[in-house]
Amino acid sequence: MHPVTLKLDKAGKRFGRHWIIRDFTDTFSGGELIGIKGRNGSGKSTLLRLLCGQLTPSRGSSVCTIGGKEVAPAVRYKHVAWTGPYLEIVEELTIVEFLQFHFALKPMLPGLTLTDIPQRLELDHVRNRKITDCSSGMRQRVLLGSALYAATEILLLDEPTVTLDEEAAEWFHSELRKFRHERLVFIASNDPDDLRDCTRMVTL
Ligand SMILES: Nc1ncnc2c1ncn2[C@@H]1O[C@H](COP(=O)(O)OP(=O)(O)OP(=O)(O)O)[C@@H](O)[C@H]1O
Repeated sequence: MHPVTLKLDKAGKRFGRHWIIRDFTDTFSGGELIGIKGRNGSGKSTLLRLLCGQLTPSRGSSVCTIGGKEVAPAVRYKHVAWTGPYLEIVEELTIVEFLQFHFALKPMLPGLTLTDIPQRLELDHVRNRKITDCSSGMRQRVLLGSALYAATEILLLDEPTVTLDEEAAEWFHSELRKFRHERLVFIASNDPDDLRDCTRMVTL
């Protein structure tokens, strides 16, 4: 994986007349696990969207470099895996079909194969179940796996354990420890337990 840097310089985002992010300056590098916290509506998801290039700053700049070369905002998504409770998923697919579809578009980390993933998710026994028939915790594991196991330099995790029970949350922390090396990871959450392994915090 190539070294990654994300640099926001006096970045601001407004919707209509409301500034959600103002004058945000920071540089984030591969290997860091950044926690983003702040009250509801403070702009955590907006900051994630600025970081991944889905939103353009209304002011200032957001620059991503990979291996020392600047990545154009329009193709930054190729280097980003993202999960959040608002993400939509084709519910009619089985878990295995969803994983096949997802990893056909977003290559998997080296050393992993499609057959490994349901086991890693601890969902092998329900791998042929339609997502619509899965519990919210199972669905969240599938979404987390689609991000954790993707070969991307940047990983954005918005409220990663929101529907997980204690055991599943431990599974998430353990998998994140195994698969975050050299990647630049952001966790947006107000749950202190989600943020316990963070190397640095941003408070909005
Ligand atoms: N596309 C948009 N158009 C208008 N307003 C928006 C848009 N996206 C976000 N907002 C507003 O920006 C503010 C910040 O939203 P955001 O989702 O980033 O907050 P958050 O900190 O992630 O909130 P929560 O903790 O509730 O998930 C909110 O007031 C929201 O309504």
